[in-house]
Amino acid sequence: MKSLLDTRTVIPDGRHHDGHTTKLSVRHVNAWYGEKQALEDVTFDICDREVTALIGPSGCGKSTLLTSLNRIAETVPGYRLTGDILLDGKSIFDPDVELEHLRRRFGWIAQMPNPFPEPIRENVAYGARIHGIVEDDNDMDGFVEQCLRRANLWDEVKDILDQPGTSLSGGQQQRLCIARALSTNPDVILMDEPCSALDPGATGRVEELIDELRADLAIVIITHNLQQAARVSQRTAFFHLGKLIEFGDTEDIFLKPRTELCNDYVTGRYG
Ligand SMILES: Nc1ncnc2c1ncn2[C@@H]1O[C@H](COP(=O)(O)OP(=O)(O)OP(=O)(O)O)[C@@H](O)[C@H]1O
Repeated sequence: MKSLLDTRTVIPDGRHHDGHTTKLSVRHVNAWYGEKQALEDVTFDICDREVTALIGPSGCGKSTLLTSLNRIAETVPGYRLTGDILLDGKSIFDPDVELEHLRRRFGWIAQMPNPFPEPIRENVAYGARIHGIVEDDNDMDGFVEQCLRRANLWDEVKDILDQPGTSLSGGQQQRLCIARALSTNPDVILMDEPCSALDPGATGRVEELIDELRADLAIVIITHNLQQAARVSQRTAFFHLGKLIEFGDTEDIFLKPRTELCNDYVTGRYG
């Protein structure tokens, strides 16, 4: 019988039948906080140039999975993981992986927009400067503009670059945080309910941006908003009590769920 978790044909070089390459491979991952098991034998692939949504009821392990990908979970006392996670085919736990370098390959967008209380320009320039992405200060203005344009924010802020990032509206602040994340050239952007504090208009603009950004990046997004998962993602992973119950094309998960648990969740019967 075909596995519920394996809806796509993987050809041996890691490319999927639709031409997308695997960015992250989660392999038999178990995670604990002390005695409490938060993830149980989770295996699935996250493709480049796609949005993967993590959905499921509160406490099902979405945040643990997201923070395991960039190894931020390791900062929580008592957390431990078994299994493996590969980034571009290489284990993120290999002894020669430099943690700071690994974490820089991931951008992080939090629930509450959290720009620095510094000028808008500096929110974007800071990371690029300290990580040596822009070495010549003369190139910085052009680089800041490029990141703000990529985040669909340039036209709104080009005349107020000296104002603090915190002076913007919530939706603008979140797009500034996305510009800041882009400034270190990540491969993957991890988003933890990025629109939960935004109104519908601001949410729509962030969703449009997510759709544009996937042209060059892998994006993994946690959302409790099922319509949002359906709108922005190409793949969806449904978790329940630490287990990955279903993973596949978003359309299939929402329109043709194969388990009662997933069906009940996506039709709003619980969660
Ligand atoms: N620091 C921690 N210490 C102990 N247990 C934790 C800790 N963080 C999470 N857990 C437990 O691990 C399990 C998974 O939690 P996690 O936060 O990953 O779920 P989630 O799906 O992201 O939940 P939510 O949607 O509410 O954010 C839950 O049972 C939770 O109580």
